[in-house]
Amino acid sequence: MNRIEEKFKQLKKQEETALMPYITAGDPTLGFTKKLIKEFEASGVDMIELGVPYSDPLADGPTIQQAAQRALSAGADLEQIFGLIEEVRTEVEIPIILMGYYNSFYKYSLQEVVSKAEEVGVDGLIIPDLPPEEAEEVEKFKNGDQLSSIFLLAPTSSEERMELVNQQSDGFIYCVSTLGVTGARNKLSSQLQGFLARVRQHSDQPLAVGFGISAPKQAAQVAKYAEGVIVGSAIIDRIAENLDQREEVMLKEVSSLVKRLKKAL
Ligand SMILES: O=P(O)(O)OC[C@@H](O)[C@@H](O)c1c[nH]c2ccccc12
Repeated sequence: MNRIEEKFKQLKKQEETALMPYITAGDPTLGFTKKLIKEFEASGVDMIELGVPYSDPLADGPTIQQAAQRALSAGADLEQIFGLIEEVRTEVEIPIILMGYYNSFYKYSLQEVVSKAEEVGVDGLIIPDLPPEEAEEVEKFKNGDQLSSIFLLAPTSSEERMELVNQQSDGFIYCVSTLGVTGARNKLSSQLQGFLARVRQHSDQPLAVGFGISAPKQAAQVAKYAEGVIVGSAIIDRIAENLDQREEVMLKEVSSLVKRLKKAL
């Protein structure tokens, strides 16, 4: 069992839902990301989705696009991100899921990405634009089961797609709550409950829901139907609003939101 599976198992026993923040690595600097990962673990976060900044992030709204811009201007690249994970892994046990668009991994070489990820202590990979039909592209390079591959489903996914994603995913399935791009919203989709019920007919893996979740109240609602709640843009907004402050202030702002979210789960 890898770190992700263990975490979900433990949370199930405690009847808790996982809080899974997304942040862009290197926003605004890699040094800050390292501090934030430690702060997350200390604040009760269950797993971290660490994004590789990319210049053309198709599925991302303005908040994450700007985070990627900040990280890229600070020079964050995949090599340094692996270095950061290697360093922080000596200090934290929290599962780290590396998320990046196919192109940024392809440029580095998928084989290298998989072996580096395993070497530095990454626990899962999400490549949102890698279709589950192509899962083998990554699978063939894995050694053992340390590294989970997580695929996405959306409310528009067909039954066949759900079947395939269940076969190709391990760790959990990422359920996109609404169509469109990432970004904090103040209402949950009315379709969410029905969508997750459909996914459950094809899978008994943990389901984590992301896209548009910004407040503890929404998180609590999602937690009724899912094993994990993913929050990206709302957290990154706290960073963006405090860029002119000292790092300690940014850390405090983020951790106060994260603690309120976790309390709701
Ligand atoms: O930002 P939001 O709306 O809270 O959604 C999570 C999301 O940011 C994160 O999982 C993510 C960031 N970039 C993505 C690209 C595709 C799918 C998912 C993502």
